[in-house]
Amino acid sequence: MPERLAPPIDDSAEEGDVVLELRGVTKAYLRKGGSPLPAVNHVNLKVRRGEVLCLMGTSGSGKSTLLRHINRLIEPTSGEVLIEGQAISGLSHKALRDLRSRRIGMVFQHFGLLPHRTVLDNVALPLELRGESEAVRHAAATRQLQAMGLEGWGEHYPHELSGGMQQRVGLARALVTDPDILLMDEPFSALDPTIRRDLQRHFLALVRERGITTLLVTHDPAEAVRLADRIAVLRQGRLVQSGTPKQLLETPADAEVADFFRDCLPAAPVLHDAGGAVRQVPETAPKAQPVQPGLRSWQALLLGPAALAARGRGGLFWLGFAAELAALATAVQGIASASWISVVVGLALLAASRFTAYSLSRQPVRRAVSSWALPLAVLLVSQALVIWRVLTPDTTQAFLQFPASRQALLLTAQSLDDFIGWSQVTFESAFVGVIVAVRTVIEGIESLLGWLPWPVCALALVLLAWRSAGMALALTSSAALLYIGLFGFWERTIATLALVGSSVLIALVIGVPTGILLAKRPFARRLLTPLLDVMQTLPTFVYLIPAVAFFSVGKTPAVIATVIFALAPMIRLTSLGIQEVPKDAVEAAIAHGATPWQTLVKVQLPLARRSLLLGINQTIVMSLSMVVVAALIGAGGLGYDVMTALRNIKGGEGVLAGVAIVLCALIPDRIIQSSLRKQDHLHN
Ligand SMILES: Nc1ncnc2c1ncn2[C@@H]1O[C@H](COP(=O)(O)OP(=O)(O)OP(=O)(O)O)[C@@H](O)[C@H]1O
Repeated sequence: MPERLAPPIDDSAEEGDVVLELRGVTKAYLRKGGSPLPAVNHVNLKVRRGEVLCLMGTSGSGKSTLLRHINRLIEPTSGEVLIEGQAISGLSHKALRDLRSRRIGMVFQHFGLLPHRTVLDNVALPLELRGESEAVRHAAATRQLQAMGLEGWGEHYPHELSGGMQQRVGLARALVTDPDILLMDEPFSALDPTIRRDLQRHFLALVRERGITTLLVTHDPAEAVRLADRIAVLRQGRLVQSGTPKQLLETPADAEVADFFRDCLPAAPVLHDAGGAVRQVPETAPKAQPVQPGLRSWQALLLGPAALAARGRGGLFWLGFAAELAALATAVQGIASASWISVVVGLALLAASRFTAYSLSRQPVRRAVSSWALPLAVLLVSQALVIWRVLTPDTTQAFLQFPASRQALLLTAQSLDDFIGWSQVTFESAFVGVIVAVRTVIEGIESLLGWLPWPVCALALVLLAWRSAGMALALTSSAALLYIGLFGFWERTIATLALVGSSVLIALVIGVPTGILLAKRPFARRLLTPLLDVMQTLPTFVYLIPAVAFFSVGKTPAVIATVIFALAPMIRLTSLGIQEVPKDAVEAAIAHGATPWQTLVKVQLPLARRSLLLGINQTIVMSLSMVVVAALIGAGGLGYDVMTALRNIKGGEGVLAGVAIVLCALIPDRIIQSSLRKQDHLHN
C-alpha cells in the first residue's frame, strides 16, 4: 500500500473535545492458508463530542469491523479504543456491559429486532437487560416511541410494521438508554429512497438535539455528505482520508477518493490517469477463479473416466468407471463365449463412455485441477480384475471371498466383554445412578398416569388438542381415546407413554444443552458431528446392544436405547436453530449489554423455538418407532402386544396394537405442527 494512503494520525479533531479515540487499531483474520489478513489496518481516528462521523468505503473496506471495535463486539488484534481517555480493553465484563447498556447505543442494517417481542418490549430491551423494573422501562420505551413518531404501535409486533418503521424502532431502542455515543451500521441502506430521506432527517434532528456522538457506516457518498460533520474514508482496512465533506470534495487525498465523491459534486469532474485516459472507478468485484484449460485430445482419450476425476468431476468419474467395467465385462464375456453381439455391444458401450469422458474433460473449468494418477490406477486395476474374473470363472477364490478369521472375531468380542465387565465394576456407582434416575422418571410418569382416573387424562388431552389445533384434532383425539380404551389398550398405552415420555424428557435434558454447545463451539461441532452422523445411520436394533450390555434387560435399558436412538435430531435441530438466529438480533442484544445467559434465553432460544419444537417432534416420533424394538428387551407397553402378535402370527391383533402406537404419535405431532403454524402466522 503506498505511504500516502495512510495518514498516521487523524488530527482533525481538537484534543479537548475528543470523546472517542482509536489508536493504531488493527484487526487481522486468519485466512484458510494460515497467513493473517487485516480487515482493519492500523487506524488512528479521533471523534469529537456531538459530532456525526461517517465511516465510508466500498464493500469489504473494513467499516463494519472498525465500528464494532468501539463497543468491543470485536476485539482488536493490536491497538486500542479509548472512550474519554480510558482504554476499553481493560474493562471487566461487568464494566463493559455497563458501558454498552448505558453509554453506547447501536443500530443495525437489518434492524436486529426480536420478532417474538412487541415493539414496546423491543425498545425496552436494553433497560430490561440491565434489570430496570417494567414500569421504568415501559415509560422510557413509550417516550422514545413518541420521539420517533411511533406512538400507538407499542403493542404491535415488528412484522406488522413497514421497513422504515422497523428502523425507527431500532433507533428508539438504541436511544432508550440515553447514550452519548451512537453506532450505526448502514442504518438506512435497507430502506427505499423516500423513507430513507425522511428517516435521515428525523435522525439528524434527534442526534443534534441530544448532542449524541454518532459513528455512521455507509457506502453511499451522498448520504455521508448530507449527514456527516466529518467523513473518514477507508480502503482495504486503512484510513485513507478524514475531513469535512467540503474538504473531501475539494481536496480529495487521491484519485480514488475523488472518484468516490464524483457524483456529489455540482459538475462531476472527469479524472484522467497519467497517460490522459479516462480512469474508471475501481469496483470491488469478486476475484474470478483462473480458468483451467481443457486436456489435450490424446490425454483425454487415454485417461477416459480418470480425466473426468482430474477435472474435479467425481460423480461423472464413477459413472464412467461403472460403464467401462460393464462394457469390458460384456465384451470379454462375448469373446469367451464367441457371442459377437456381446462383443459389439460391449465395445460400443466402451467407445460411448470414452467419447463422453473425452468431450467433457476437454472443456475448460474454473475449479482446481487434481491429479489423474490415482483414479487411473484404480480404473486400470479394476479393469484387469474384471477381465480376469470373466476369463477364469472357476479358479481361485482368493479375490471372491474375503479372508475371514473367526479367531480374531472371538478375541475382539472377548476383549469387549472384558471392557464392559471392567467398566461395570469400576463405575458401579455411576451405573446405579443412571439406573435409579431413569427408573425414577419412567416409574414417576407411569404411576402418575396410572393413578389418575382415566377421564382426567382423556379430558386433558382433548382440551390440549382443542386449544392448540382446534375442533378437528379434539374430535380425532376423542376417537383415538375411544379406540385405545375400547380395545383394552389403556394400560399398555400408559406404559408406552411413560417409556416415550421419559425418553423424550431425557433426550431434551441432554440434547438441548449439547445442541447449544455445538452451535457455539465450532470445535465441539467438529468433534461431535461425525458421531451424530453414525448415530443417525445405525439400524434401530443396534441401539439395544450397548443398552443391554451395560444395563441388562427391562425398562431402564429400553429407555436408554430409545434415548440414544432419538437424541441425534434433538441435538442437531437445537444447534441448527441457534445457528440460524439472525446475527443482527444477537449482536443487538450483546451491544446493549446482554450477558451470554441473557442472550441465550432472551434471544437465541426464543428465536430457535421452531427448530426446538421440530426437534421435540422428531424425538417423540423416533421414540415411538422404537417401542416394538424396545419390547424385545422387556419394555412392555403396546410394543409388547405387537411383538406377541408377531410371534403368534396373529396379524389382526398386531394391526390393532400397531394402530394404537400410530395414534400415540399422531396426536402430539398434530399439536406441535399446529403450534408451529401458529408461530409462523404470528411472525410473518
Ligand atoms: N469474521 C471474519 N472472518 C474473516 N474475515 C472477515 C470476518 N469479518 C470480516 N472479514 C473480512 O474483513 C473485511 C472487511 O469486512 P467488513 O464487513 O468490515 O467490510 P465493510 O466495509 O463493512 O463491508 P460491507 O459494506 O460489505 O459490509 C472483508 O474482507 C471481510 O471479508
